[in-house]
Amino acid sequence: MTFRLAASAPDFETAFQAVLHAKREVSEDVNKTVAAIIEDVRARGDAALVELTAKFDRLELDAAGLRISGEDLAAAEAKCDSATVEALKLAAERIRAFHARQLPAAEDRFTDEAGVELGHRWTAVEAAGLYVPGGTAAYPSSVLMNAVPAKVAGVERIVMVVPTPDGVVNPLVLAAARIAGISEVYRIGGAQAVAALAYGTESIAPVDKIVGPGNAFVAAAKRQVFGQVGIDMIAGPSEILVVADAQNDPGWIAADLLSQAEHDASSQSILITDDAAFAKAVEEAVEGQLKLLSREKIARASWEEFGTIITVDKLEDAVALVDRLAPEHLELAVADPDALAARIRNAGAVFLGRYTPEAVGDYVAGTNHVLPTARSARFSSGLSVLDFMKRTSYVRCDAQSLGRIGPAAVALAEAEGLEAHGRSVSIRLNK
Ligand SMILES: NC(=O)c1ccc[n+]([C@@H]2O[C@H](COP(=O)([O-])OP(=O)(O)OC[C@H]3O[C@@H](n4cnc5c(N)ncnc54)[C@H](O)[C@@H]3O)[C@@H](O)[C@H]2O)c1
Ligand SMILES: N[C@H](CO)Cc1c[nH]c[nH+]1
Ligand SMILES: [Zn+2]
Repeated sequence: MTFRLAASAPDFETAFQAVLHAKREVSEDVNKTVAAIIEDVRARGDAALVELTAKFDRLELDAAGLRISGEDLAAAEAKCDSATVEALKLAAERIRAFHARQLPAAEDRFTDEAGVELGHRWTAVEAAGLYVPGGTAAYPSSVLMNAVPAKVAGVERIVMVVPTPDGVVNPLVLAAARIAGISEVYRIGGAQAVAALAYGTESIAPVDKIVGPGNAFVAAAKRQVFGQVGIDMIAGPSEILVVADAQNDPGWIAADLLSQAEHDASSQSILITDDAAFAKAVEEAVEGQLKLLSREKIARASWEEFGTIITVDKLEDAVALVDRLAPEHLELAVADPDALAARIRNAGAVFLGRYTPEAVGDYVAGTNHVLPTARSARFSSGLSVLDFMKRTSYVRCDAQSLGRIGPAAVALAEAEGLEAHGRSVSIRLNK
């Protein structure tokens, strides 16, 4: 049953807590299933991958069939509608242009007033694994969102994994890989693909960092392999929060809410408005549009279990609620979206105004659609070039500068009871 809350109701806080803590992706069962899958892949490598792919994707393969061949990648574009390939190319170029601006200066060095030379240098991770979801829908757009920033960062080895349920390979997904310059692609998905990327198997060399979105199993697997490899963030089942006044067409807002509900039965769509009659009109429009969707079953399950409508007295009251919900996507369909946006701290991506549906960000705006979910926008950001890079710091002292700062280091080493630390500094002083 869709949640309906009024911020002025006496039981609002209890009802809001229920929305905040709705069990959408982290569950004991998912975590246990994922832990067992990871252990199996670590222990049995390709043999486990082959069995798990048969079990979860209904695809019988041998180890040699895990990799999608270069010929298949090269042939994919010819099988696609040319206008759609052009759309992909437009998206790729816009994503590249936006992400190129994120590339930091390779190196920064300076000498401070003590005469110590300090600095840092950015380097790309050597090997990155890109998870492209594919369980219930195909995501060529996610290929670009993952791959383009990795290329801009200068990652040497980029490995893509994508499940192909029942053996059906979406040619646009492969065409997108080729447009982005990816040549190492495996037809595996879920927790088993994440485990293979993290620990390696006989036929897949491990990577240093795994990025990309996926369902609850993928999100749980990324959490569990963190430490063995780096991960970008938790980018699980999609979410949208729309703050809208009554000046909107209810049909537009309903469409926006359903755009994310149709991703996954675990997705979440929330409307906050200051007008109860408008809330009702949106709800009716949602019901009307649900029936038109080919993915009605998924969208309806999401809307009925996690969909939420909150009415507030004034739109400004939405700010605190948004920050607590920390949504993946926030649409501000109000007269002055900038004023509201300036006050919001926690959101993965913000879409400003009535003509900026979230879906434009999913495909062609240029910003990244791999974004933090499950309230992790409190501490995470969307995928960027920096996710594929790391920073190494540099220090150089000479006799004079060590003479200036060394005694303080010796004092601190003594205070910590770490004599060898102190000696390694003091032994060089006054020489
Ligand atoms: N947050 C983001 O940035 C973002 C972006 C795009 C998509 N998404 C999300 O990605 C997800 C895509 O989900 P999907 O399911 O279509 O594809 P997926 O590739 O994420 O998951 C499919 C895999 O899940 C595994 N799986 C399914 N049921 C399982 C079970 N019972 N036990 C063990 N493993 C199981 C299988 O291995 C299967 O290959 C959606 O939730 C969507 O909202 C998020
Ligand atoms: N909305 C998803 C991120 O949550 C991204 C996506 C890809 N295709 C369509 N939508
Ligand atoms: Zn989407």
